[in-house]
Amino acid sequence: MTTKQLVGQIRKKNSFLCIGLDTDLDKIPPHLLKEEDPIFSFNKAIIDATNHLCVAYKPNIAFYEAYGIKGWKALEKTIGYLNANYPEQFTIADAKRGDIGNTSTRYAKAFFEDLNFDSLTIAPYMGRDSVEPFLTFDNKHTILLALTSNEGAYDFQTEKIDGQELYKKVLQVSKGYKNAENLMYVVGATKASYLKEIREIVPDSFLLVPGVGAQGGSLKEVCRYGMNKQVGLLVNSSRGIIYASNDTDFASGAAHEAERIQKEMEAILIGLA
Ligand SMILES: O=c1ccn([C@@H]2O[C@H](COP(=O)(O)O)[C@@H](O)[C@H]2O)c(=O)[nH]1
Repeated sequence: MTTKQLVGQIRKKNSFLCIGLDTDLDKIPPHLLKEEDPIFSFNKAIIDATNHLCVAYKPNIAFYEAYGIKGWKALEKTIGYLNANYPEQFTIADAKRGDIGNTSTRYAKAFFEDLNFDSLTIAPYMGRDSVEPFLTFDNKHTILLALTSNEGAYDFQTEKIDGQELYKKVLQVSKGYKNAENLMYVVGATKASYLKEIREIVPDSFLLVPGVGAQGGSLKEVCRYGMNKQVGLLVNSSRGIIYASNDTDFASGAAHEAERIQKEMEAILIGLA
């Protein structure tokens, strides 16, 4: 998907919501465990109930890898289902990959070609040659971790090197990578106050912002500092939406919570909030 198409979807739906498919067999409604593929059944029901309210889905790959071959098959079915039935959805593989160039190319092929995701999260710390292989794929987006939502972000990311915080160096230096127009960045919603300075370095880039909902980040604060002319934000909530209900009404419970967030986004977009 092109960035232009993504912006078109955001405008059409008045939503920049990304729903995280962090599907955990210990948390899904017990009646689904009888199904042949409970992970896929859960994802399918959530997607069918919420797709009109969001513009992106983000399976976190750890939740699939944790179940071995069965988990990977459920992931394959989920991305296949999205691409076949909701091709207008922007898909994010939250895998946080990155390695020496030769290996990064294989990761890129796995997620962009074999699974056909639109985008993939990447850790930046192995540097240029670990990131550039991902950037060579047309209309595929590499989402670099800049300033993450967790407490540990303060261990390294906000530390200064030669007078500049590491996360700012990641933003600045990566702008010089070949095909940098295919970059987006992760910034945690719990770090909303940093967004003003982040926007000074990457005014036009899309930011994937996890951390509203279960982690307590504020949508309003994220928008106040992070929104740009083309919106430029994909705000993710995973547990807060997909586990809104743990009963047979789980899909409508998820839709209800997604709608609550979408309405808040709509109010912000039309300038009412
Ligand atoms: O900085 C980061 C980067 C990634 N994540 C991921 O996003 C979701 C958030 O889930 P919630 O249930 O809405 O808290 C999850 O997959 C994380 O691994 C993040 O939270 N922060």
